[in-house]
Amino acid sequence: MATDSAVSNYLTSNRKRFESISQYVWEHPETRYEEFESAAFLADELEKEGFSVERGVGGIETAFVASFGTGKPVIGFLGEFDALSGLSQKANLTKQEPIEPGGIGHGCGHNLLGTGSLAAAYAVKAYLSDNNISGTVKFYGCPGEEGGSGKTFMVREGVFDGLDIALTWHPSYSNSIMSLSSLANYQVYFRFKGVASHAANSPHLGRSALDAVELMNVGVNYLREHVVQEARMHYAITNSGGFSPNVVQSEAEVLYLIRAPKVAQVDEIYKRVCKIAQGAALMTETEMTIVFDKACSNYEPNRTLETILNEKLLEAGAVQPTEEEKEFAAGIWQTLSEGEKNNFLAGMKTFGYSGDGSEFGGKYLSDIISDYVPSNEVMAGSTDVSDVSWIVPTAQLTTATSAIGTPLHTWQMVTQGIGSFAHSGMLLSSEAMANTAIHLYHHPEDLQAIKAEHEARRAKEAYTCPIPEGVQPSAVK
Ligand SMILES: Nc1ccc(C(=O)N[C@@H](CCC(=O)O)C(=O)O)cc1
Repeated sequence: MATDSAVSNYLTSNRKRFESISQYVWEHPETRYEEFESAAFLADELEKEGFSVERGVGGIETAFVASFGTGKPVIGFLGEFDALSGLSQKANLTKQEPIEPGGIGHGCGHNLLGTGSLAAAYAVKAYLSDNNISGTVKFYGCPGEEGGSGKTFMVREGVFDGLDIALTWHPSYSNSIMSLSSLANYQVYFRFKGVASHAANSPHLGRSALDAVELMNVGVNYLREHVVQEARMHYAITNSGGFSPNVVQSEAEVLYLIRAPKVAQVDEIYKRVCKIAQGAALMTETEMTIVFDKACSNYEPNRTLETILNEKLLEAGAVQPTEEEKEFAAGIWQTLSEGEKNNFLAGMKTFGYSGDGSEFGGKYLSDIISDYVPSNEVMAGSTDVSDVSWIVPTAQLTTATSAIGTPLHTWQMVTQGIGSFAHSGMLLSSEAMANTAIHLYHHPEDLQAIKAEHEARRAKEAYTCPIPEGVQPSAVK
C-alpha cells in the first residue's frame, strides 16, 4: 500500500471479513460489562491479524487493547460493542419483529462502531508494514458505553496513557464531523431502608422505603425549575420493594442520571439531589445510602484534528446508495411516527450536520458529506469518549448507516444494523479515520499543532476523573 487510495482498496477487498465480524457482534448482543462473547471474538480476531492483545485492561474483564508497530506516534481507534436491553429485532425488516421477545439488540449500532474502528486499525497496520514506517497503531476495546462509562473507568486506570491521538466514529444517518460537545453526567443509586409491616393491621409500625423514593422524586421534580437550562435529571425505580401492596415496603431504590454541560454543574445539582434524598429519608424515618455508579465528562473537541479528519472524509466521498437500499430506507421511513419524521433535522444536527435539510428532499438516505462547521453547541446526550478527549486529542465523525430520521435506541436501528448500506457507511468511517492516522505518521508538524491546541485547552481547565476512587464498573442489575 503506498497511496491514500490504498486504504480504500484494502477496505474494499477485505469487505466480506469486516461484514462477517460486524454480523457476529450483532448476532451476540450483550449489555454493559457482560460483552464476553463480543470482546473475546474481537480480541481474538485482532490477535489473528498480528496485533498483540492485552485483555482485561484497567481491571475490566471485557476491556482490551490491541497494538501493532513500534515507537511514536501512537494512534488509537476506539471501538465499542455493547448493546441495549429490550431491543431484540430481526435484521432487514420494515416491521417490528423481535428475535427473542424482551431480548437484547444492537440499538445504537455498536456492532458497526467496533468493527469500523477495527477495520481502520487493520488498514493502518497494512500500510505501516507495507511501507516500513515506524509508529504504533492501537485498537481500544471499550465496553459498557451504554450507561456504564467504560472509557471513563479506563481513563481513570491509565489505559490511554502514552496515546498521542484518539479517533472514533458513531453510526447515524448523516456524514459529518461530530464537532459538538456533550453533556457530562453522574449516575447514582439512592437506596432507602425502612421497616416492613402489615399495611392494614399495623401500618403505624411500618416505615416505607417506597414512600421515601416517591417523595424524593417529587422533590427532584421541584428542583427542575431551578437548574441550568440544559440540565437533565432522569430516574428509574430499580427496586420498588416488592409486589404486595399489603406490605409496607421496607426496601426501595432509585437510580438517578443527572446531566449538565460541565462536570462542576452536574456536581452542584447532584449535591442538591442528595439533600432531597436526605429530606425524603427524614420525612419517612428511613435510612438512606448513596451508591455512586458511574460518571462521564463533557466532550472536548480538537478543531485541528477535526479539520484533517474532515479532509479525509471529503476525499473518501459519501456512499451512493443502490436502488434496493433506497427502497428499503423508504420502507423504514414509513415506520417512523410523525414526531420522529419531523425530528430528523434536529437529530442530524446533534451529529454535526450544519445545513437546513434541503439537500434531502425526497431522499431517505444521505448521499452527501455535510459541510464542516465547528459547533460550540452541546448535544443533548452523553458519551464516555469525552473523558478520552480530555487527556488525548480526539476527533469523532459519523457516517450514514441508516435511513434518514432513524432514532438511536429503536428496533429500526437494530434492523438496519447489518445491511449493505450500514456496512458501506461503516467502511467510509474506517477509511476517513485510517487516512487521518496515516497522514499524521507523515506530518509531525500537524501532530504538534493538534497537541498545542489540546494543551492550550488544558491550560485553561484541568481534568479530574469524575468517577471517585473505589467505584467499580458494574453490569446492569
Ligand atoms: N454519538 C453518540 C454517543 C452516545 C449517545 C448516547 O445515547 N449516549 C447515552 C450514554 C449515557 C451515559 O453516559 O450513561 C445517552 O446519552 O443516554 C448518542 C450519540
